[in-house]
Amino acid sequence: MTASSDQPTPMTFTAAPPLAGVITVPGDKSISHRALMLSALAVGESRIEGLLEGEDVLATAAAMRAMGAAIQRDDDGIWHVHGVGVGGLLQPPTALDMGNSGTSTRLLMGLIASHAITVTFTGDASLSKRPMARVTDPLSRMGASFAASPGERLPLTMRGLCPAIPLDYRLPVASAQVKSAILLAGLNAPGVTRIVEPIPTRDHSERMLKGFGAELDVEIESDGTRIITLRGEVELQPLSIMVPGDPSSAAFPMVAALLVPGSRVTITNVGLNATRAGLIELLRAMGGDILIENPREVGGEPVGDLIVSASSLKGIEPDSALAPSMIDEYPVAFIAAALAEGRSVFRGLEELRVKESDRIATMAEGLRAIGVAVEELEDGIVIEGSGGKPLTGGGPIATRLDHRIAMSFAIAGLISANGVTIDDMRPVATSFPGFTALLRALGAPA
Ligand SMILES: O=C(O)C1=C[C@@H](OP(=O)(O)O)[C@@H](O)[C@H](O)C1
Ligand SMILES: C=C(OP(=O)(O)O)C(=O)O
Repeated sequence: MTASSDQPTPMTFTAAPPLAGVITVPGDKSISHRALMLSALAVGESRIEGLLEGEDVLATAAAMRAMGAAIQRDDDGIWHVHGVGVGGLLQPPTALDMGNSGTSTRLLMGLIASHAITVTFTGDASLSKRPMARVTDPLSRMGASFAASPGERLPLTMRGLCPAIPLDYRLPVASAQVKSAILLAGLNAPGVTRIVEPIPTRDHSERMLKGFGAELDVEIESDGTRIITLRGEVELQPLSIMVPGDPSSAAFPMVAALLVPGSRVTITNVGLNATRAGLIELLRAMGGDILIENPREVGGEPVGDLIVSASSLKGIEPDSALAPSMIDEYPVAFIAAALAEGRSVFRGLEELRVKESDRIATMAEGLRAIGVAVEELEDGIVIEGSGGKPLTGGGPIATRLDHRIAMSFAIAGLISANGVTIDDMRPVATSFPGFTALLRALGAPA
C-alpha cells in the first residue's frame, strides 16, 4: 500500500487463525493535530513524542509551517516546534491543501479567524463535500469573512479579523471540531470567549490549552452541560507532549480480537479519555471480554493497556448518548454487530452522514455486499447478526475515500468464508499508517 500511488490499491482480507500478540497503535489523531497547532502558537520550543505521522496530521504540520512555525522531526521520531506566539501567524504564500482532513480544516479556520490574514483551503473529493457552515457561522460572528463554494464547502477562502470579537456561543451540534475552532479563534481575541456545550464531546483542546498555560475554565452544570470560558491574548508556554495511542485506531484490532475465535491480543498505551471510550463500553455491554490494565495518566490524558479476548457477542440497541464518545468507531462497531447474536439497532447517528463518506449509507451498502441483512434508517442502521457464523464475504467494497470504512471491512474479511476485498486501501494512510502490517503481526493473513 503506497499513500502516494495515484491508482486505487485494492486488497483482500481472508479468514484469520486466532490472533495473538502485544501491539501498540499509532498516536492519537485528535491530540496530534492539537499538539502541532498549540506548539506553533507558543513562545519557545515544544517537543512532541508519539505524534501520529498520518497524512491528516502531516497536512496540519505543513499548514503551520506555511504560516511561520518552525517544525522539525528528529531521526528518533521526536518532533520539535518553535512557535510564533499567539497572534503571530503569517499569511501563507499559497493555498493550504487539507487533503482528506476535516479536523485540520475546521480547527485551522478557527486559528486563522483571529489573524488579519487571507487563506484559501482546498481538499480532496471527500473533504470538498463536507459542510463547513458549522464553523463559518460562529467564526463570522467573531469577524471573519468567507467566500466558499456552494453549500459552504471547500475550496473556500477566508479573511480573519484582528482584533476579533470574542464570542458567547451555544453549540448547535455535538462537535469537538466546532468547539475547538471557536476556542482557537478565542486565543487571539480580546476578553472572554464562552462556549456552552450541552452534549459533551472530546475535551483534548481544553486539556491541552490548560497545559500550555491558557486561562481556560470548565464548569459542569447539573444536567451535564459544560460551560467553557477562555481568556484571550494570553501567552502560551512551550510544552513537552506525549501523545497516547489512538483509541479510534485501537478499535480495529480490538474488534478483530473479539471476533476471531480463540484470539487474545494486548494493545498497550491506548488513550482512555472518557470522552473517547464509548466503544469499550458498547463492546462490553455486548459481552466483549476487554480488560484494562496499568491505568495511568500520560501528558494530561488517561491511558491504559487493553487485553482483549475472543467473545460471543450479543446484539444491542445502544443509547444514542454514547455517540460523541465513539463517533468514529461506529463503522467497526457495525462489523461487531454483524457477527453478534441477534439484531442490533443503532439510532441518533445523523452526524455519520457528514464524515469522510456518508458512513450510514456506505456501511449499509458494504454490509449487504458481504451477506449481512441490514436496514438503513435516516439516523442509523438495523443489523441482523450472524451469531458468530462467518460472513459470506465478497466485494469489492466501495470505501469512498473513507479510511474507517476500508479498515472496518478489512476486519470483516478476517471472519469471512470467502474473504472481503476492499476497493482502495490508500485512505488508511490518513490515520493509521502500518494498519495492514499490524494485522499481519497478530497472525492475520493480510
Ligand atoms: O475534534 C476532533 O479531533 C474530531 C472530532 C470529531 O468530529 P466532529 O467534531 O465533527 O464530531 C471526529 O469525528 C474527528 O475524527 C476528530
Ligand atoms: C471523521 C474523521 O476525521 P476528520 O473529520 O478529521 O476528517 C475520522 O477520522 O473518522
